Amino acid sequence: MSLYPELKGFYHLRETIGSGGFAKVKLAYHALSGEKVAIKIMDKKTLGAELPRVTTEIAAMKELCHQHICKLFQVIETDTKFFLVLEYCPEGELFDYIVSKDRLDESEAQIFFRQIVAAVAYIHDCGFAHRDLKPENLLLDEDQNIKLIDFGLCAKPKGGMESLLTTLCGSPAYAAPELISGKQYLGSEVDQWSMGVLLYALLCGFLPFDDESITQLYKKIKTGSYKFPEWLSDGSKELISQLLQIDPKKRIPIAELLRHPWLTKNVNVPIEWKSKYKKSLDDDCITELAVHYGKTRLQMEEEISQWKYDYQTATYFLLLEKKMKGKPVRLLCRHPARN
Ligand SMILES: O=C(Nc1ccc2c(c1)CCNCC2)c1ccc(-c2cn[nH]c2)cc1OCc1ccccc1
Repeated sequence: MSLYPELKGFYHLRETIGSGGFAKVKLAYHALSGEKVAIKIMDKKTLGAELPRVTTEIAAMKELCHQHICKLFQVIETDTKFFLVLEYCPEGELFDYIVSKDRLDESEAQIFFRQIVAAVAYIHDCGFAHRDLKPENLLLDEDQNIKLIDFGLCAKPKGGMESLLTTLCGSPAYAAPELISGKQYLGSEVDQWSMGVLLYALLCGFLPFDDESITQLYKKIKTGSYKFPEWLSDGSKELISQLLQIDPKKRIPIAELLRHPWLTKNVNVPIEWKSKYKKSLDDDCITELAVHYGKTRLQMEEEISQWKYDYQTATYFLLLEKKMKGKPVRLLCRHPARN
């Protein structure tokens, strides 16, 4: 008797690769494509008051399609559980990577931070603020590319990114002064502050604002009191201080960040932040799906473009992943599906 009958025949479950507060993450294989995925399993009873975070996360991830954001492939909801089928990120959390290396050198930090800035520029352009940017929410795929996760606290302000937010959320050590002062704030500006804390953590291996006492921690953040270790270059110190500005209006805006000298040094091209995914459907993937399901291409296009985030959506995206990795755009069995 399979523990998760909802997945039977569609995904082959393997080991649990992580279990946090409200979720268990299991490695699995998508049966039709053979591609590896991560399945985040959440029990509605355990979630309790946290349930809205999951619906927020699902709604956000359905709108976000970017090379540095962990892709959502399928959502399965039962009376008692949510299953989120997600992009496989076998190099784990950036947090563990920094800890394993103590701290990163400038060139490695620059590569990661360019990808982080690209992801944040993209979600802001889509009208979302993440509000919980931290190394634990940045995973690494098999090529050590950044994949942003956890949109449970993200906000898509009704009036666009210029309208103010008030909810106190995120992790204190990464939270901007205006956010912890309970003032109204702009989502994009608190994300800029968190990126400053992130860049500091990448280059130093510890946090700019840290204290056992939460009130001491808040005091340090509100007064912007942090120190630079002696190994930091002038360029990196300048960029960090442009992000860790107490006055949100003084923080360097994303548009300038994209071409900041410390981020373009030795690379000499501004950050390509736009999604590499095409807006239109991929012909090869549609054709392979149509052959498998014994449907016309037109029927297949109609079904896929409804983005139901069902098994067909997952199969389409995983065929696209195969194509982007230079693998053949083929499903493991090509006979038309028998009902
Ligand atoms: O694919 C994911 N994780 C993952 C997969 C394989 C391996 C590892 C990690 C590292 C541990 N050694 C085994 C190899 C994976 C993908 C998406 C999400 C995810 C997307 N929104 N929310 C969660 C979470 C994921 O994981 C969580 C995790 C598990 C163990 C450690 C570090 C991270």
